[in-house]
Amino acid sequence: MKILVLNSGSSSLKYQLFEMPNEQALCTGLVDRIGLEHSSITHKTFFKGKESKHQVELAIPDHEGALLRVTELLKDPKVGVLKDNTEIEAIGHRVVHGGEQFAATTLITEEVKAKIKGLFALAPLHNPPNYLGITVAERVFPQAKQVAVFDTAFHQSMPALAYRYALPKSMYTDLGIRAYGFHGTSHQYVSKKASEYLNNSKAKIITIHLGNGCSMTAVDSGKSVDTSMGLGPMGGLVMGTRAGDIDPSIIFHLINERGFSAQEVNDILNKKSGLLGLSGLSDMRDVKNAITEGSPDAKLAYELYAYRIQKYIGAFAAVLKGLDAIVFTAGVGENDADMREAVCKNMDFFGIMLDTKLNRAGNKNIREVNKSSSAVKILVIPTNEELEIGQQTFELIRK
Ligand SMILES: Nc1ncnc2c1ncn2[C@@H]1O[C@H](COP(=O)(O)OP(=O)(O)O)[C@@H](O)[C@H]1O
Ligand SMILES: CC(=O)OP(=O)(O)O
Ligand SMILES: [Mg+2]
Repeated sequence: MKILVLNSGSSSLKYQLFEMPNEQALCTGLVDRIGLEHSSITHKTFFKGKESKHQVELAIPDHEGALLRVTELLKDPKVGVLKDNTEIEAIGHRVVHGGEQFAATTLITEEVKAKIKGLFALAPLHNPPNYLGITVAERVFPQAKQVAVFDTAFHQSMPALAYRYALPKSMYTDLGIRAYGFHGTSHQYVSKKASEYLNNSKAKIITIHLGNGCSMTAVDSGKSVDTSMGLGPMGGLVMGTRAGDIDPSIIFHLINERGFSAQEVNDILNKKSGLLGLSGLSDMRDVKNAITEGSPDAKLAYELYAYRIQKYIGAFAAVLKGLDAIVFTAGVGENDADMREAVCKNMDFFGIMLDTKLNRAGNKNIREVNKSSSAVKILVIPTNEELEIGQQTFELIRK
């Protein structure tokens, strides 16, 4: 059975086609910079274990155009993997915000779509493109079952102590103001892999997802018990363009005393802060190059990013009342050995002792980079949100 997975971001579309149940990826791809002048598509196919890469640059105005172009590529006589759209039995969609309505993967109906739409205000950068991806897929693949896998679902196991804010009760009961948490598919995937690796289903683990968006989760016995993001995907860690934790009085100071509009402040916190705000660069590779060139701003951005992660390790070790492993994942977590070193620096008190040599030994698979005397395992585990979405979609539709 063929399952297509779609991950629509604010300016990108990631996709992967799986043959199930053997979880074989037939192709994977990324449409980048949607809506900008030079969009690009990177499309990779895997045939008998051999990878072929195909790259095109062209203008793609919106997500509808992106998905239509991907459909053409999937059926392309040269680089395609399908003969006909009807070969796809199900499409698994990443949906970022599922509110309290969705604690599990769900078959998409008109009612489900209405609820996803109702959550636009809580995740304005993510839910609208996710929703659009669903409506376009319904049109292009009318025979396929459409399934939603929510970033928030894994965190629905958090206790009230972790998800409630100390605000008037009606804010929660009437308006749904609480912490939801995000990147749940990734935290779930890597924590499962870590438990298997440790051969301990009761392990206490901190998962550290460092992509464009960044978040950390305290996982106890396979369940999320606390996480660094809250109502929306803005709080917690320093990210590419998002500030993470700030004192809320800053917002009112900017609006009431400094003449910014609420929209401007929202824009600053989402799109102009984080690494970009501190250093002028949002991509970690660029920040590192700037450090090499001697930029003190880039150095501060790098160190602040690591410092915030250390702070959350301390907090989550206290939440878990013990710690078996920390897991680094996503673009920065998997690839940036210097960042792992900065995060683990002087953390012996917590039983975290990095082996600097192992840390630099590149290898794509799950690996252990701690000293043998370290009480806490330090693991690097490549995340695969698309595979997790594919697996959950398959599980749901075969029932
Ligand atoms: N070798 C590397 N060293 C440092 N950072 C890297 C490296 N490779 C990728 N990254 C960083 O990873 C981030 C993107 O992570 P990714 O998980 O792909 O994000 P997303 O899925 O949220 O778009 C970028 O900041 C990028 O610079
Ligand atoms: C929820 C979130 O921050 O997602 P991303 O990292 O894909 O922006
Ligand atoms: Mg991501």
